[in-house]
Amino acid sequence: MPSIPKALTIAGTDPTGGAGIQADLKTFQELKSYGMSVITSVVAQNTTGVQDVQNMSSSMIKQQLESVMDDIPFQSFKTGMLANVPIMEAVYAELAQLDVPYVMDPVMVTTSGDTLVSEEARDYLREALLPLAAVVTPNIPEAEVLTGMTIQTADDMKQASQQIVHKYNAGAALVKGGHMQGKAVDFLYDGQTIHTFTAERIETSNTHGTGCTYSAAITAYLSQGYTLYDAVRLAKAFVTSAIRHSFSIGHGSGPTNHWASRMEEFN
Ligand SMILES: Nc1ncnc2c1ncn2[C@@H]1O[C@H](COP(=O)(O)OP(=O)(O)OP(=O)(O)O)[C@@H](O)[C@H]1O
Ligand SMILES: Cc1ncc(CO)c(N)n1
Repeated sequence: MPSIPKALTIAGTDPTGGAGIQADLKTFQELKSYGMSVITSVVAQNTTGVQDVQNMSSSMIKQQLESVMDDIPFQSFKTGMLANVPIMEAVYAELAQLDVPYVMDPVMVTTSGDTLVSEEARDYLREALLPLAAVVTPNIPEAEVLTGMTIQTADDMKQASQQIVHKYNAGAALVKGGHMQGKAVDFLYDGQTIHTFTAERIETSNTHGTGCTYSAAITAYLSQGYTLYDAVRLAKAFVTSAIRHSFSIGHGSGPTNHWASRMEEFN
């Protein structure tokens, strides 16, 4: 029997289950990769915002990573919330030598507008971790922080994707258009070609955790051996469906629906 694809997420938590580690694990499970997780921060948050944060120590993060790696190999991994430089250094120390695809979701601010990553950590993320990434998946504000550009048009998004690859040495950059008007268009630059992924914009405020779900889906597909292009194409379809069938639960921005493709089973 072929062995099950395994994927690891290194990220913060969301006790309401819509973003962070919880969204990642649900996505891995739905897409049939075995999911594993290293917790970087415990975040008290819900669909309305962030109430409190407790960051793990760098030694605890190193130990969690070693506990996984000493035992179970994985075929891809992603990072989400990395709150400060010591946490990033721990991730770097453990994973820099690893030869499996790394998907970086450069989480900085939540949908509700709360900051999750310190200012000085943004520089470390760009200088040390970005060159390790097979692909980085910034939304517009994150792409602006990474590049220093102001992004207002599709051309700006394309230019940002190229700059992230050429100037900061990421393997590829997927600049996401969730924060733009009109169709939901993302651009993937892989060092040679700019690929465009387009979906209809769904009229909803339930977009809590869309970025986590998208990058986790890319990670799951990469663990299964898909090319980056195909992983992004399939993940885009997955996240669009998850937004289309999102849940109006909670008092704020509701979560996406990770089992959208199986909705008929629940009718
Ligand atoms: N209303 C929408 N309708 C369709 N697709 C959307 C919508 N909003 C976002 N998307 C898509 O969802 C994916 C995630 O993009 P987005 O820019 O929302 O990420 P993000 O801001 O990092 O998410 P998060 O809310 O987790 O921080 C992208 O493919 C984007 O185009
Ligand atoms: C832990 C965590 N990571 C990422 C996001 C971004 O959606 C969030 N809200 N919470």
